[in-house]
Amino acid sequence: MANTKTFSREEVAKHDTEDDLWIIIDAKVYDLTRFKNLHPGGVAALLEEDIPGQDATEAFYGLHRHEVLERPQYKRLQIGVIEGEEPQLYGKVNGEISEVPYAEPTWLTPGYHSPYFTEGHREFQKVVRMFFDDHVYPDAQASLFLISLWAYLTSHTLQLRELDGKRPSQEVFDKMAEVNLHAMRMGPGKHLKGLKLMNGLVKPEEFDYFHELIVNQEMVRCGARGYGDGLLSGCVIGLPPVLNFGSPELKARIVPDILKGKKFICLAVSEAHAGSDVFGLQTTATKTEDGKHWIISGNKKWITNGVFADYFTVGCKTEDGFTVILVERSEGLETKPIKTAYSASAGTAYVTFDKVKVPVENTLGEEGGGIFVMLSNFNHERWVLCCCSARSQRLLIDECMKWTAQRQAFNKPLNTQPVVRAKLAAMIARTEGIQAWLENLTYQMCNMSYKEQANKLAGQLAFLKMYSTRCAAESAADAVQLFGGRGVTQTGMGRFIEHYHRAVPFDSLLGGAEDVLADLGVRQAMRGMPKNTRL
Ligand code: HEM
Repeated sequence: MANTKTFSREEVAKHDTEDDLWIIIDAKVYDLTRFKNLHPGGVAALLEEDIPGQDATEAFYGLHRHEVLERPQYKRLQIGVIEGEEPQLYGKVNGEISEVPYAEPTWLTPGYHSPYFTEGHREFQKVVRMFFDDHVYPDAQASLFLISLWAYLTSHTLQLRELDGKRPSQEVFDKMAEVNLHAMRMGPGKHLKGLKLMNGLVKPEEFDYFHELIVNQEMVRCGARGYGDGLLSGCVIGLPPVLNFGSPELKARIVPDILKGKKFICLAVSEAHAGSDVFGLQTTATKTEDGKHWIISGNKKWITNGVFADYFTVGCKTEDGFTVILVERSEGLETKPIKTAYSASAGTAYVTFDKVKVPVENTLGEEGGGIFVMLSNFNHERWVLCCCSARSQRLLIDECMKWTAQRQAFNKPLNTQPVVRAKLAAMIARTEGIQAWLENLTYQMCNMSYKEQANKLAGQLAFLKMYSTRCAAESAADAVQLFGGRGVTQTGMGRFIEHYHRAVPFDSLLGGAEDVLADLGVRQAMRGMPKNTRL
């Protein structure tokens, strides 16, 4: 409970010395007398001539995020409020729609209309946002807070998650499973049958790609990229081949526990030698003499969630070409973490297979038909990445609009500078363009058969993903310029910007590198050129 004792501004003004140091921030009175020597920004900052005994609101918000005041160790510095005044400023409010212009897509902005989102989608969005704010954000940011504390206490920038390789808390997986979020992230389909989605808010047969878009876009608001992948990105790409190509027995045995968040699965295709070039893969699967088992040997690299996965959907070289096989963690299979630019929470692994024995019943799809199994996965994976990229660029807008309004330089807010506004303009235009294109393609997905999607949308989605991640990189670089040194500092005002800028290349690589996707899109378009057209 905040301290509600009241003081007049005159009374506060009397406490203006080093040994008796009070300040006002947003009508709240703080006694910093004992805290000053512990202040991370040093004593001198608190003794500047316009601080002791005075209203330090502007000075404070130019240097700190609002969340600083909400940390328990600092909250208790508040001794009261100014008589007859109410605090006006706030930071993150769970479930809230941001009022910052362009920080939300138009369909969530009051007064705007959408041809795509129904009342049902709107209700769903509210509940999903509250869910992620209540249950996921604190877990994601707990790790970031510990990272900050670690950095502060040790003067190192090591990430705790990177040190201990911890994944998101099991309670978070369990909570997500309770409302069937893991299942919803697989998209609309038979796997939802009989499930209560978001406590029955949406009927399984009514769940569409716009619901799934909402889940993806709300999830990335936790602002932690590695942690976000730790929240079972491996399952989003590793489970569909099982759902679509696994035998009924295999599905009955492994899928329920995966969707309940009790067991974990990942996709293991890329290799140190071959990247995602499936025809260059060197992991082999050969049949035992009795034909009942595969023996798998080789290695896989950059496998998201591999560190903690129980199941691996593995691309293998077989006699007939390329085959996808579901491998259970067993003798001969080992995983070790790979240190990447984002948190080890994602469980990125190097996986080695040393004569791992797998029943042939675990084959997914036809022997030699692996390329079809893989290709059928790509569109959805890329679309998910587009949803996430589009939404995470809104976080940049939210951060940059607030920062440039509250930060003063040369005695004026940053946003009074035309060059700053030009960067904001570019950021906003890119993000609006991506979201509009994404909503269009999502609508096509809702109205096309799976086969039509594969034919008509592979190019579109490849282009959208390429465009989204190029825009994301440009906006991240612009945001760093706006935040200056803070944009490359892991703690404090610019921590989200630093994190975003460091993690943004992941989006540009996962699910297909930008140049590869660009080329794929154009090659598809070339194939569709009418034979008889001339200039
Ligand atoms: C309730 C009052 C205050 C608390 C709890 C507080 C706390 C903190 C904390 C935790 C930091 C580390 C950076 C971060 O986490 O954002 C910090 C940095 C800093 N604080 Fe304060 N502070 C307070 C008031 C002030 C005031 C009134 C000033 C004077 C303008 C000030 C000046 C600074 C400066 C210059 C830094 C370093 C900023 C940077 O490295 O970017 N602080 N403070």
